[in-house]
Amino acid sequence: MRRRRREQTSSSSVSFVRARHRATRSIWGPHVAEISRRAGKMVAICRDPLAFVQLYGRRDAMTFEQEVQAVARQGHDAAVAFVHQRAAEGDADAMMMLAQWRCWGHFGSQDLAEAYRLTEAAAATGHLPAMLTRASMLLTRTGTSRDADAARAIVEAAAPRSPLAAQHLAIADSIPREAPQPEILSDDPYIARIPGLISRDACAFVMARAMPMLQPSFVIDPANGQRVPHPIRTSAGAAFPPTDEDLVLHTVNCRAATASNTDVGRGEPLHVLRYTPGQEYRPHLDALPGVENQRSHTVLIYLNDGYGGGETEFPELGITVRAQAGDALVFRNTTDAGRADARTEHAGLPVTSGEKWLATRWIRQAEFHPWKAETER
Ligand SMILES: O=C(O)CCC(=O)C(=O)O
Ligand SMILES: [Fe+2]
Repeated sequence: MRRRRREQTSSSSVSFVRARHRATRSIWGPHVAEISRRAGKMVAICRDPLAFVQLYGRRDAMTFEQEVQAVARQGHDAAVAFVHQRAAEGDADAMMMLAQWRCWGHFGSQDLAEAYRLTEAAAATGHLPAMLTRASMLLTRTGTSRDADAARAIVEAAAPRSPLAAQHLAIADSIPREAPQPEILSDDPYIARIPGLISRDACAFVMARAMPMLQPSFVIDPANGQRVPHPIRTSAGAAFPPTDEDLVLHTVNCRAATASNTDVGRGEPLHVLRYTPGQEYRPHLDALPGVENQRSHTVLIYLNDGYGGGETEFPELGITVRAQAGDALVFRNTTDAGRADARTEHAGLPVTSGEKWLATRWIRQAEFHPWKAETER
């Protein structure tokens, strides 16, 4: 099951302790032996979530996910049926769980339109995570068409009750509206540095969001099926799934579109890289072998500074770029004929001290649906 997406991250053990506290308080009686007997039983019940549900119901005792886990002890089909039943009864948590399943094709086929319908219904109950997910779906065309104004209105409606939504608005609005003047490093192939494309607050936000998702770069060795270190990229990376593209990430993507003079609907999901000392991205082309809809442009957004090494280098062109947090580097990967342009081979040189963080937006020649990216990878 995918990562939880909640307004406030509360670890299940914490909510369990709270639930136990509430329950024990109500049985507090004068007789110490009886108290300890009952308390012992309570601890045993708390170790058995299913017993807990049967005794106390769930409402303020367990999260919906804990409840589903408890039912899952009766078997996987029972848990799936339970979620469907609760969703049909209008339970927003259940609708959101089903929406995730329909997005990712878990326990049934992928159906983005149904995922959007479920999220919209959950959001209509005032469920804050559903409201924010619905906004992301409107921004990324997940089961619906793109409507950035409607997405913003939803985040604004959530903000008085949701510090997270308020933070999204504040940080999105900290990003300059107009892309600053580019500094052209090469006319042909086009390479430009854009100082201050996004704010430092937005940089910090992107890093914080990517941090828990980072995975070391591996490839599968076809000879033995083993995971082996990626031959070209030694950093750790993560791409934001479309339902995670919040207002800040979307605004970053919009600025990458403006900086490259492309439509925001052509970009792949924003990808974050973190390099620690010794890590690098060896010389490579961003254009992909054998795809119809080629990566015509790349926008690199530098998220921090203060590290040693880690410059972006174009060896064929003799260009080396060192940037500050918030700066971007834009370049064209393809020739006018739409073929990979070998001159744009580039590398992230090894980091010698500190950490280097970077967000990459690979932009295709034509419209690119973000869910397609998942199926192609
Ligand atoms: O780390 C760098 O400077 C280069 C990154 C890069 O080439 C990419 O993300 O495609
Ligand atoms: Fe690259």
